[in-house]
Amino acid sequence: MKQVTFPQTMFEKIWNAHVVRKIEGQGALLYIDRHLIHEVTSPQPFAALREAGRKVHRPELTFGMVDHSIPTTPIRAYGRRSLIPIPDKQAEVQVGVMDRNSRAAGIQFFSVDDPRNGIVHVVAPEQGLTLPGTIIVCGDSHTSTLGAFGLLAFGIGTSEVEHVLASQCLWQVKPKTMEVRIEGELPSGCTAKDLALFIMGQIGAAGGTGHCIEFTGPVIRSLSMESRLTVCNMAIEAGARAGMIAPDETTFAYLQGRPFAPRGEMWERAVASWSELASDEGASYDHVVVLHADELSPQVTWGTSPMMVAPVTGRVPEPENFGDEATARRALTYMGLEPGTPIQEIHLDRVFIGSCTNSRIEDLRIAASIVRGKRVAAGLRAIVVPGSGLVKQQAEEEGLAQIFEDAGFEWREPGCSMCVGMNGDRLTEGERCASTSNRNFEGRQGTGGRTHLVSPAMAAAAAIAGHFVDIRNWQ
Ligand SMILES: CC(C)[C@H](C(=O)O)[C@@H](O)C(=O)O
Ligand code: SF4
Repeated sequence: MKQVTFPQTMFEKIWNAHVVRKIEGQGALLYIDRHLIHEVTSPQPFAALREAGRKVHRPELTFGMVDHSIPTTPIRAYGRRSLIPIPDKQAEVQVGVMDRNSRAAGIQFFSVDDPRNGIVHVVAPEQGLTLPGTIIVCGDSHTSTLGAFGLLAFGIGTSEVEHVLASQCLWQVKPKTMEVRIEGELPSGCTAKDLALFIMGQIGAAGGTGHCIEFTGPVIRSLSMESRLTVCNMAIEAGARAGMIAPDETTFAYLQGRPFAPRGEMWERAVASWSELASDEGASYDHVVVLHADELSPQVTWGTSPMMVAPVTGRVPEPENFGDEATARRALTYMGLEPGTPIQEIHLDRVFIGSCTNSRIEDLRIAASIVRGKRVAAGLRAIVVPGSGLVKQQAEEEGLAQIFEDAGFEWREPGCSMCVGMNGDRLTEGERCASTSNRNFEGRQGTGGRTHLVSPAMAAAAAIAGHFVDIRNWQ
């Protein structure tokens, strides 16, 4: 008898291939291909395992890094990274515990002195851990980043981390599917970050709630892997469970030869099966959103949610023109901004280039190309924090680090740094920062700190000018 097949989305194909057991009304038990852990959300699960007398079930599928709590102080004064003091006691404990737990469990661990260490969402692709068609989890919300490789990646809570460590499986309720199709072409001067912020402004911080978003269309297809990672990184800010992009030649070219990618005949077989993953013609999503990139301008956030965003040529909005007036009013008070102020008249105290959104080599190249031969504005403090030790090495080899230092930027050791105020890199009360990260919540970069989210190009230009400028006019 001929088998009838229905067109399926990429999400459905990956989900169905990983279901170990299904209970009606309670979701599915999924097999997890790779589990990434970091020092903030793993100590508790390891302690719980010990208490229950359990072992890590598949240590060879578990990969650990330290990224959130480690200082990014330049290594020069210390000789070795592990000698840089960690002033925050809790952070110091987290890093030490991570080290001990990983070694005791026999998992793959990139310690602070290992050049492969860095922000977990930057390191995983770099090492070729992100294979299309797989499921990857991590106790970190921005795990959605990794879906750029045509895989299902999502953040989990600490009790779920424990479950995965113990069993390599996880109960999940099936999310709905959403297609976000970007038509047209990315205008010059606009990058994946501008696109991600624009999408946030269009669909809102709750626009993707309960959904797995698949980004599709010609603009997405034209993006490099680094840029696709930036787009999927911000899916979580739209409330989505995960973000994903179908794998293609760009994906395969990026992965080939990476340490944990298959080789030889296995590589050929893998590419053949990955080529079947894209959503089938006629597959249907629960929701479809179509946006056009042709009119896109570089974007700057003005408020305390990534959806509070305006084009660089625009102005800080009147709260009554923003959907939720009370929230906008509160955001403007916190941000110390007057409605109607031209975005380009917003002056800055700090610039941060880094985070899992924008700390890859492509980001550093574009930022360096803008600051080459120029100087950071007087009184402004600017830092560049590469996403991993390998990005740092490559940037130094390409002369980018020198360009930044000559321009007056601080060149740091890799880590989450000023994206999250938990490692010593932070804003002080009232300081205003152009940041290439993904969250601008109240206090995110330090109590009372004011964050404007932008692309690396826009951050670099703002560091030189001292205020936001339209990168399309940069010379
Ligand atoms: C510390 C960690 C749990 C957190 C997250 O899950 O996202 C952090 O990475 C962040 O970006 O706020
Ligand atoms: S860089 Fe920022 S967003 Fe990314 S994992 Fe670290 S703290 Fe979270």
